[in-house]
Amino acid sequence: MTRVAVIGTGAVGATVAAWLISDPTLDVMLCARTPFETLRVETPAGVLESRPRLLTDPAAAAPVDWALVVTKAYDAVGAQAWLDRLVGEGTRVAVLQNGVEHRARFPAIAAERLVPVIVDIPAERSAPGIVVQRRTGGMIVPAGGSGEGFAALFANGPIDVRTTGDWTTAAWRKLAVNCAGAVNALTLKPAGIAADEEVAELMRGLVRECIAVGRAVGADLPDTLADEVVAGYRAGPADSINSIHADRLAGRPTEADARNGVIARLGAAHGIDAPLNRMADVLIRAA
Ligand SMILES: NC(=O)C1=CN([C@@H]2O[C@H](COP(=O)(O)OP(=O)(O)OC[C@H]3O[C@@H](n4cnc5c(N)ncnc54)[C@H](OP(=O)(O)O)[C@@H]3O)[C@@H](O)[C@H]2O)C=CC1
Ligand SMILES: CC(C)(CO)C(=O)C(=O)O
Repeated sequence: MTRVAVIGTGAVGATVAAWLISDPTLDVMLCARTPFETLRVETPAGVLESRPRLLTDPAAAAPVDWALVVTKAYDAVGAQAWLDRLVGEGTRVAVLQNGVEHRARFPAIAAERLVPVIVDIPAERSAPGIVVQRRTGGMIVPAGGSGEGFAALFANGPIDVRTTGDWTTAAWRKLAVNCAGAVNALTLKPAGIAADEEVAELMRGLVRECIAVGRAVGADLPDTLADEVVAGYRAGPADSINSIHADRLAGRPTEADARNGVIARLGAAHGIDAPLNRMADVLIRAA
């Protein structure tokens, strides 16, 4: 049996864990900060409920075949404490997070063992272990042996895992969606706020900066992406809450640096100014 550890059991971690647990060919262990007994995920295909095996102390963990990091980007140090115990010879580490710096967050993990995962699975957590998965969604990983291995973990479930030969472009496309979500974190209003044309124009501005910086680091991004992002927000459920908005509602730290600050930081390194993203980063962190 393939041994899988899921580090972080919030909105996405709980969703992914519930699907993995439903596959009898996998041996799944949850590595949680806040323990719970029942994992209950309302998925588009019905409710998945289980009583998972769960650890709360990294010292109790032993090496596995796959360690999936599904904490927020700002909890990388805590996740690394688990990896120190979970990674043995042959272990592969998948980082399921937003942003474009998956590898940089885990410098102790050898590049060939680490699979950076772009996640498009909208999910919201209401209590420890209790999650609603809004859409089946999917994930994108780099083409190659480890990427295919990661995709194989989900082969018996509905979550679509694709490989790409151009991960940089895929990651910056996702960053374009996420940087625009700053308007939700700032206004504390769900996705429907994109219907307001003045707000939509700010979202396009955030994305245009993302396009310029993304191109400078090698991503192949079309000018139409800004309109596509706004159209995507308008097409989805008006009441859906993105993860940075959820962080603000819960009083947690936010991923403002990973989603907006990064555009200003990398932009500065390439001589490109990104004032809207810099402002979003500063204001969300200050709020
Ligand atoms: N939610 C969404 O719809 C989407 C989120 N993403 C991205 O996925 C990643 C995860 O987001 P999301 O699931 O929303 O985040 P959540 O805040 O819902 O969950 C993060 C989880 O990590 C846990 N955690 C933090 N530190 C540790 C630690 N040291 N050991 C064990 N667990 C720890 C938290 O514990 P505790 O339970 O104590 O809080 C929490 O359960 C982020 O990068 C996000 O941007 C991507 C696409 C969609
Ligand atoms: C785009 C979205 C809403 C879902 O994939 C997301 O990435 C998030 O909530 O952080």
